[in-house]
Amino acid sequence: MGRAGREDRGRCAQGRTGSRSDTRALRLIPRPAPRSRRSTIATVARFGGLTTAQALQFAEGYVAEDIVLQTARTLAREVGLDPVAPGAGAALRLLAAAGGARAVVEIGTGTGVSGVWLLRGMRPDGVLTTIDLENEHQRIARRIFQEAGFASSRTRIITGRALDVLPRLADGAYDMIFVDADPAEYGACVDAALRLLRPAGVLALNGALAGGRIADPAARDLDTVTIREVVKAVRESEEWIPALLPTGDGVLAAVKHA
Ligand SMILES: C[S@@+](CC[C@H](N)C(=O)[O-])C[C@H]1O[C@@H](n2cnc3c(N)ncnc32)[C@H](O)[C@@H]1O
Repeated sequence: MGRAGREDRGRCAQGRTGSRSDTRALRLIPRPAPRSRRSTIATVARFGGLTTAQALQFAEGYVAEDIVLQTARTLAREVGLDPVAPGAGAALRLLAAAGGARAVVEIGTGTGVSGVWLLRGMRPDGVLTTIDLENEHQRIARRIFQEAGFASSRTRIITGRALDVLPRLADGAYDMIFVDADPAEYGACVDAALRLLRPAGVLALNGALAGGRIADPAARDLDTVTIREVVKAVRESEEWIPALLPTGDGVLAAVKHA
């Protein structure tokens, strides 16, 4: 157990005096450390011998990207895009594989980084429907999918604005929806996902930590406020079973209630 974990356990075990049942209940609820001590814990937080930053870096690179993904990533940067981080890509592949995904919708094709990760988790006969405004991005992605060995029948590449295309897709027909485009449209994309997913289908939304601003109440720019509202709405909705994965820029994952 890391130092922070040991300190938490220590605080849990202190409890308070009182009846035996009171003490037991209190032991389950760790009391927050005094403010000065909390900041010390934050700055020296360690996972074994690693600092938090080193551990997160290790986790991001845990599943290495091959030459195709590295090329797609380089091309993304060349056209000014910020593709999913490798750890987030690995999480997408995992979610697609865990759900046995055969039909997946991606909003924000980019140059194909997330698309390749998704296709690698999907069933061998699965089809990725991927939507992007920019034909030029999709032209690159098409070549990347080909380089990664996927037959053209495995992808349905639709050029258009997400909110124009999504209403044309069939209700309850998809196993997974991945959203990585315009944050201003995230709320509408989540609503569309609820309609498009089958019961127990999976929603994944990239950028859910808003570049770290999500937890900063002083951050009130439009994108951050929108993402904060969407993340909160999914958590509070009875339609979703959510988890916020702290990989890359944050992936909000949620399963649609069966
Ligand atoms: C961050 S990039 C996607 C990166 C991609 N998911 C990856 O990891 O390789 C965002 C993409 O969304 C597209 N986009 C932005 N607004 C959009 C919209 N309203 N509808 C569809 N695509 C949009 C952009 O053209 C861009 O290619």
